[in-house]
Amino acid sequence: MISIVIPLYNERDNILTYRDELFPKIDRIAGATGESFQYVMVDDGSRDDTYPLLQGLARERSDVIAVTNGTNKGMGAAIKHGLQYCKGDLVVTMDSDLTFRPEDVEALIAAYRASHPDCVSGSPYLEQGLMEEVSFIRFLPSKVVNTLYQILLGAKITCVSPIFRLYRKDVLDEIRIQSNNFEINAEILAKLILNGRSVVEVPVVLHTRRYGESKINVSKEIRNHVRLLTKIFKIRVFKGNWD
Ligand SMILES: Nc1nc2c(ncn2[C@@H]2O[C@H](COP(=O)(O)OP(=O)(O)O[C@H]3O[C@H](CO)[C@@H](O)[C@H](O)[C@@H]3O)[C@@H](O)[C@H]2O)c(=O)[nH]1
Repeated sequence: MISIVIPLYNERDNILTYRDELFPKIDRIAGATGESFQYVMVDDGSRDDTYPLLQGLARERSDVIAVTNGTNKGMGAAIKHGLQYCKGDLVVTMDSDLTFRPEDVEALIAAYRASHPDCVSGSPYLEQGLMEEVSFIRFLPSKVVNTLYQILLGAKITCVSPIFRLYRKDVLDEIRIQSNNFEINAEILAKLILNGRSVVEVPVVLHTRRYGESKINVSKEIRNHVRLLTKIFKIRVFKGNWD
């Protein structure tokens, strides 16, 4: 089984698309690959009706679990909370606004089946033309941050910060995840790489959000990435540790 963990904060308009835009696409992948899926949808004190809508989906579909992390604690905290409910031996993490396409979950699975790595990471930077309508203002800081991670980690990974990944659950369970915010994805990947775990990248499409607003606080995210990059630098150069 593959558990799909989706963090959601004030995402009512995206949830309303799931019956057309998410479930049929994953159901098709289930048919094509023979995999079964579980959705773990994690609200985090949303101020709109995100959580009641998720509860409605859970009543409709036995493969959906709707959980809430109480007051708003951040995207990373929501993912960590969601991991406790995963029954799959593989875990996929994805955004609720479907900016990474649900159909590309099939590419994550194919790469996993090809060589059984510990993590398959989706990257829109691997090939030209994978970014659809992504503004330069979003692209540039992301490219800079990802290049810095690539240099400091000494790994040929083009995309360290985004969420769209498949992990082996047992490997994920070995990591002590500290981040509560957006940098959780970079933290997990950095820890996997520095622990000598295998990470394979696959090209995936990234397009811009159609409904609702981005929750990212750019200055906070930059601060958190700088903190994480500094830690990685100390670990690599001075043999420091994560604490
Ligand atoms: N539960 C919960 N979910 C949250 C919170 N903050 C954000 N999310 C959810 O986390 C996902 C990403 O948030 P967006 O608001 O869509 O972020 P973005 O600007 O598109 O950020 C993209 O780039 C980041 C940095 O590279 C990525 O980390 C992120 O996954 C995404 O791909 C969405 O599903 C959103 O609802 C929170 O506090 N709580």
